[in-house]
Amino acid sequence: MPRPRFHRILLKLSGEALMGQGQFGIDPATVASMAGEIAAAKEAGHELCLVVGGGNIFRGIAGAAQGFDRATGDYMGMLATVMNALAVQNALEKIGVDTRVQSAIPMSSVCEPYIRRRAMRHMEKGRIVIFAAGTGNPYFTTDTAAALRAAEMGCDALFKGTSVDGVYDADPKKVAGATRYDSLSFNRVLADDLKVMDASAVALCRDNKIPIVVFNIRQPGNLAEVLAGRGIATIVQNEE
Ligand SMILES: Nc1ncnc2c1ncn2[C@@H]1O[C@H](COP(=O)(O)OP(=O)(O)OP(=O)(O)O)[C@@H](O)[C@H]1O
Ligand SMILES: O=c1ccn([C@@H]2O[C@H](COP(=O)(O)O)[C@@H](O)[C@H]2O)c(=O)[nH]1
Repeated sequence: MPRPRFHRILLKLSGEALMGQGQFGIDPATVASMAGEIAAAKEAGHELCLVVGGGNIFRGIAGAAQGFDRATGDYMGMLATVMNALAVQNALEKIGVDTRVQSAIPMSSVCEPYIRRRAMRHMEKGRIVIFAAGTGNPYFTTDTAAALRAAEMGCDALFKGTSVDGVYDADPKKVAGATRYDSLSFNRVLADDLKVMDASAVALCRDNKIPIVVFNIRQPGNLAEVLAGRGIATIVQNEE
Protein backbone atom coordinates (compact mmCIF):
# COMPACT_ATOMS: atom_id res chain seq x y z
CA MET A 1 0.00 0.00 0.00
CA PRO A 2 1.49 3.43 -0.88
CA ARG A 3 2.36 5.62 2.07
CA PRO A 4 0.84 9.12 2.31
CA ARG A 5 2.78 12.16 1.06
CA PHE A 6 3.54 14.77 3.65
CA HIS A 7 4.07 18.48 3.01
CA ARG A 8 5.98 19.94 5.97
CA ILE A 9 8.51 17.47 7.27
CA LEU A 10 11.24 17.28 9.85
CA LEU A 11 14.15 15.27 8.46
CA LYS A 12 16.39 13.68 11.08
CA LEU A 13 19.79 12.87 9.63
CA SER A 14 21.79 10.40 11.68
CA GLY A 15 25.30 11.61 12.33
CA GLU A 16 26.63 8.26 11.18
CA ALA A 17 25.13 8.84 7.75
CA LEU A 18 27.52 11.79 7.29
CA MET A 19 30.58 9.52 7.63
CA GLY A 20 30.09 7.99 4.18
CA GLN A 21 32.29 4.90 3.97
CA GLY A 22 34.48 6.16 6.83
CA GLN A 23 34.34 5.12 10.46
CA PHE A 24 34.34 8.59 11.98
CA GLY A 25 33.72 12.24 11.22
CA ILE A 26 32.34 14.04 8.20
CA ASP A 27 32.81 12.97 4.59
CA PRO A 28 32.38 16.13 2.44
CA ALA A 29 31.28 14.20 -0.66
CA THR A 30 28.58 12.38 1.31
CA VAL A 31 27.33 15.63 2.85
CA ALA A 32 27.29 17.29 -0.59
CA SER A 33 25.29 14.45 -2.06
CA MET A 34 22.79 14.57 0.82
CA ALA A 35 22.48 18.33 0.38
CA GLY A 36 21.60 17.75 -3.28
CA GLU A 37 18.83 15.38 -2.26
CA ILE A 38 17.49 17.81 0.33
CA ALA A 39 17.52 20.63 -2.24
CA ALA A 40 15.58 18.40 -4.63
CA ALA A 41 12.99 17.70 -1.93
CA LYS A 42 12.54 21.43 -1.46
CA GLU A 43 12.23 21.89 -5.24
CA ALA A 44 9.55 19.19 -5.22
CA GLY A 45 7.50 21.45 -2.93
CA HIS A 46 8.22 20.10 0.54
CA GLU A 47 8.83 22.41 3.47
CA LEU A 48 11.78 21.04 5.38
CA CYS A 49 13.56 21.50 8.64
CA LEU A 50 16.42 19.31 9.82
CA VAL A 51 17.81 17.84 13.01
CA VAL A 52 21.29 16.39 12.67
CA GLY A 53 22.68 13.70 14.99
CA GLY A 54 26.22 13.54 16.34
CA GLY A 55 27.01 9.83 16.48
CA ASN A 56 29.74 10.20 13.83
CA ILE A 57 31.74 12.30 16.30
CA PHE A 58 30.70 11.72 19.90
CA ARG A 59 27.96 10.05 21.91
CA GLY A 60 27.63 10.83 25.62
CA ILE A 61 26.88 7.25 26.52
CA ALA A 62 30.07 6.04 24.84
CA GLY A 63 31.99 8.78 26.65
CA ALA A 64 30.51 7.64 29.97
CA ALA A 65 31.69 4.10 29.25
CA GLN A 66 35.22 5.53 28.92
CA GLY A 67 34.99 7.32 32.25
CA PHE A 68 33.59 10.75 31.30
CA ASP A 69 30.90 12.20 33.48
CA ARG A 70 27.66 11.40 31.59
CA ALA A 71 26.32 14.95 31.47
CA THR A 72 29.70 16.28 30.28
CA GLY A 73 29.77 13.60 27.58
CA ASP A 74 26.28 14.57 26.53
CA TYR A 75 27.27 18.23 26.20
CA MET A 76 30.21 17.09 24.06
CA GLY A 77 27.74 15.10 21.95
CA MET A 78 25.51 18.14 21.54
CA LEU A 79 28.51 20.21 20.41
CA ALA A 80 29.25 17.49 17.86
CA THR A 81 25.79 18.01 16.37
CA VAL A 82 26.60 21.70 15.90
CA MET A 83 29.64 20.78 13.78
CA ASN A 84 27.46 18.49 11.68
CA ALA A 85 24.79 21.16 11.33
CA LEU A 86 27.39 23.66 10.05
CA ALA A 87 28.69 21.09 7.56
CA VAL A 88 25.17 20.47 6.22
CA GLN A 89 24.47 24.21 6.10
CA ASN A 90 27.66 24.83 4.17
CA ALA A 91 26.83 22.12 1.65
CA LEU A 92 23.27 23.43 1.16
CA GLU A 93 24.37 27.03 0.75
CA LYS A 94 27.00 26.00 -1.81
CA ILE A 95 24.15 24.86 -4.05
CA GLY A 96 22.09 27.98 -3.44
CA VAL A 97 19.68 26.78 -0.74
CA ASP A 98 18.86 29.40 1.86
CA THR A 99 19.35 28.02 5.39
CA ARG A 100 19.63 28.99 9.03
CA VAL A 101 21.22 27.00 11.84
CA GLN A 102 19.58 27.41 15.24
CA SER A 103 21.27 25.92 18.27
CA ALA A 104 19.52 24.84 21.47
CA ILE A 105 22.76 25.84 23.25
CA PRO A 106 23.21 29.54 22.48
CA MET A 107 26.50 30.34 20.70
CA SER A 108 25.81 33.67 19.10
CA SER A 109 29.06 33.99 17.14
CA VAL A 110 28.41 30.67 15.37
CA CYS A 111 24.67 30.51 14.68
CA GLU A 112 21.28 31.71 15.86
CA PRO A 113 19.89 30.56 19.18
CA TYR A 114 16.77 28.41 18.96
CA ILE A 115 13.73 30.71 18.93
CA ARG A 116 10.59 28.90 17.86
CA ARG A 117 8.74 31.83 16.32
CA ARG A 118 11.86 32.88 14.43
CA ALA A 119 12.32 29.35 13.10
CA MET A 120 8.70 29.36 11.93
CA ARG A 121 9.28 32.65 10.11
CA HIS A 122 12.39 31.26 8.40
CA MET A 123 10.33 28.33 7.18
CA GLU A 124 7.57 30.63 5.92
CA LYS A 125 10.25 32.42 3.89
CA GLY A 126 11.28 29.12 2.32
CA ARG A 127 14.50 28.66 4.28
CA ILE A 128 15.62 25.29 5.56
CA VAL A 129 16.14 25.52 9.31
CA ILE A 130 18.77 23.18 10.75
CA PHE A 131 18.28 22.56 14.46
CA ALA A 132 21.56 21.91 16.27
CA ALA A 133 22.57 20.88 19.81
CA GLY A 134 19.62 18.52 20.23
CA THR A 135 17.25 19.60 22.97
CA GLY A 136 20.04 21.46 24.78
CA ASN A 137 19.71 19.01 27.69
CA PRO A 138 21.88 16.05 28.64
CA TYR A 139 20.31 12.58 28.97
CA PHE A 140 18.39 13.13 25.72
CA THR A 141 19.17 12.26 22.11
CA THR A 142 18.67 13.96 18.78
CA ASP A 143 15.75 11.61 18.11
CA THR A 144 13.87 13.27 20.96
CA ALA A 145 15.01 16.67 19.69
CA ALA A 146 13.62 15.72 16.26
CA ALA A 147 10.25 14.74 17.75
CA LEU A 148 10.15 17.93 19.82
CA ARG A 149 11.00 20.25 16.92
CA ALA A 150 8.60 18.39 14.62
CA ALA A 151 5.80 19.14 17.10
CA GLU A 152 6.89 22.74 17.61
CA MET A 153 7.16 23.43 13.87
CA GLY A 154 3.79 21.83 13.11
CA CYS A 155 5.37 19.18 10.88
CA ASP A 156 3.14 16.59 9.23
CA ALA A 157 5.72 13.82 9.74
CA LEU A 158 9.17 13.03 11.07
CA PHE A 159 11.44 11.31 8.54
CA LYS A 160 14.28 9.46 10.24
CA GLY A 161 17.08 8.99 7.74
CA THR A 162 19.37 6.33 9.09
CA SER A 163 21.60 3.41 8.13
CA VAL A 164 18.83 0.77 8.14
CA ASP A 165 15.85 0.64 5.78
CA GLY A 166 13.12 0.61 8.40
CA VAL A 167 12.00 -0.82 11.70
CA TYR A 168 12.65 -4.52 12.26
CA ASP A 169 11.40 -6.95 14.90
CA ALA A 170 14.99 -6.98 16.23
CA ASP A 171 18.10 -4.95 15.50
CA PRO A 172 18.98 -6.05 11.93
CA LYS A 173 22.66 -5.28 12.52
CA LYS A 174 22.72 -7.81 15.34
CA VAL A 175 20.06 -10.39 14.46
CA ALA A 176 20.36 -12.14 11.10
CA GLY A 177 16.91 -12.85 9.66
CA ALA A 178 15.18 -9.99 11.49
CA THR A 179 11.94 -9.04 9.71
CA ARG A 180 11.15 -5.52 8.53
CA TYR A 181 7.75 -3.94 9.08
CA ASP A 182 6.09 -1.83 6.37
CA SER A 183 4.01 -0.16 9.02
CA LEU A 184 3.36 -0.54 12.73
CA SER A 185 1.87 1.39 15.61
CA PHE A 186 3.67 3.59 18.11
CA ASN A 187 2.43 1.30 20.87
CA ARG A 188 3.95 -1.77 19.18
CA VAL A 189 7.36 -0.03 18.96
CA LEU A 190 7.14 0.82 22.65
CA ALA A 191 5.70 -2.50 23.84
CA ASP A 192 8.31 -4.53 21.93
CA ASP A 193 11.07 -2.10 22.96
CA LEU A 194 12.25 -1.73 19.34
CA LYS A 195 15.35 0.37 19.65
CA VAL A 196 15.41 2.09 16.29
CA MET A 197 14.47 5.29 18.10
CA ASP A 198 14.37 6.14 21.77
CA ALA A 199 11.11 5.69 23.63
CA SER A 200 10.73 9.36 24.56
CA ALA A 201 10.82 10.34 20.87
CA VAL A 202 8.28 7.68 19.95
CA ALA A 203 5.95 8.70 22.80
CA LEU A 204 6.20 12.38 21.86
CA CYS A 205 5.25 11.62 18.25
CA ARG A 206 2.43 9.32 19.36
CA ASP A 207 0.95 11.93 21.70
CA ASN A 208 1.16 14.63 19.03
CA LYS A 209 -0.02 12.37 16.18
CA ILE A 210 3.13 12.84 14.12
CA PRO A 211 3.88 9.78 11.96
CA ILE A 212 7.51 8.62 11.84
CA VAL A 213 8.97 7.31 8.58
CA VAL A 214 12.21 5.34 9.03
CA PHE A 215 14.32 4.89 5.89
CA ASN A 216 17.87 4.40 4.67
CA ILE A 217 19.37 7.81 3.93
CA ARG A 218 22.65 6.26 2.77
CA GLN A 219 21.06 4.94 -0.41
CA PRO A 220 21.34 7.64 -3.10
CA GLY A 221 17.97 8.85 -4.40
CA ASN A 222 16.04 7.28 -1.53
CA LEU A 223 14.91 10.53 0.09
CA ALA A 224 12.91 11.56 -3.00
CA GLU A 225 11.39 8.09 -3.32
CA VAL A 226 10.35 7.92 0.30
CA LEU A 227 8.96 11.47 0.30
CA ALA A 228 6.87 10.51 -2.71
CA GLY A 229 5.39 7.64 -0.68
CA ARG A 230 7.38 5.00 -2.55
CA GLY A 231 10.57 3.08 -1.77
CA ILE A 232 11.44 0.93 1.20
CA ALA A 233 10.64 2.41 4.59
CA THR A 234 8.59 1.78 7.71
CA ILE A 235 5.82 4.12 8.80
CA VAL A 236 5.05 4.27 12.50
CA GLN A 237 1.68 5.82 13.30
CA ASN A 238 -1.35 5.59 15.56
CA GLU A 239 -3.70 2.64 15.11
CA GLU A 240 -6.88 3.64 13.28
N1 LIG B 1 14.22 -2.94 15.81
C1 LIG B 1 15.10 -2.23 15.11
N2 LIG B 1 14.82 -1.91 13.82
C2 LIG B 1 15.72 -1.17 13.10
N3 LIG B 1 16.88 -0.70 13.58
C3 LIG B 1 17.20 -0.98 14.87
C4 LIG B 1 16.32 -1.75 15.69
N4 LIG B 1 16.89 -1.86 16.92
C5 LIG B 1 18.04 -1.19 16.88
N5 LIG B 1 18.25 -0.65 15.64
C6 LIG B 1 19.42 0.15 15.27
O1 LIG B 1 19.03 1.51 15.35
C7 LIG B 1 19.96 2.27 14.60
C8 LIG B 1 19.25 3.49 14.05
O2 LIG B 1 19.63 4.57 14.76
P1 LIG B 1 20.84 5.51 14.23
O3 LIG B 1 22.07 4.76 13.97
O4 LIG B 1 20.33 6.34 13.14
O5 LIG B 1 21.21 6.26 15.51
P2 LIG B 1 20.97 7.73 15.94
O6 LIG B 1 21.37 7.76 17.38
O7 LIG B 1 19.59 8.17 15.62
O8 LIG B 1 21.97 8.55 15.03
P3 LIG B 1 23.53 8.88 15.24
O9 LIG B 1 24.25 8.09 14.22
O10 LIG B 1 23.60 10.30 14.96
O11 LIG B 1 23.88 8.58 16.65
C9 LIG B 1 20.47 1.36 13.48
O12 LIG B 1 21.86 1.37 13.47
C10 LIG B 1 19.94 -0.04 13.86
O13 LIG B 1 20.96 -1.00 13.84
O1 LIG C 1 19.11 16.59 23.32
C1 LIG C 1 20.20 16.00 23.24
C2 LIG C 1 20.73 15.51 22.04
C3 LIG C 1 21.95 14.89 22.02
N1 LIG C 1 22.67 14.74 23.17
C4 LIG C 1 24.02 14.15 23.14
O2 LIG C 1 24.57 14.22 21.83
C5 LIG C 1 24.94 12.91 21.35
C6 LIG C 1 24.76 12.83 19.87
O3 LIG C 1 23.38 12.72 19.53
P1 LIG C 1 22.78 11.39 18.83
O4 LIG C 1 21.31 11.50 19.00
O5 LIG C 1 23.34 10.20 19.54
O6 LIG C 1 23.20 11.46 17.43
C7 LIG C 1 24.06 11.98 22.17
O7 LIG C 1 24.62 10.69 22.23
C8 LIG C 1 24.05 12.66 23.51
O8 LIG C 1 25.26 12.41 24.17
C9 LIG C 1 22.14 15.17 24.37
O9 LIG C 1 22.75 15.03 25.43
N2 LIG C 1 20.92 15.82 24.38
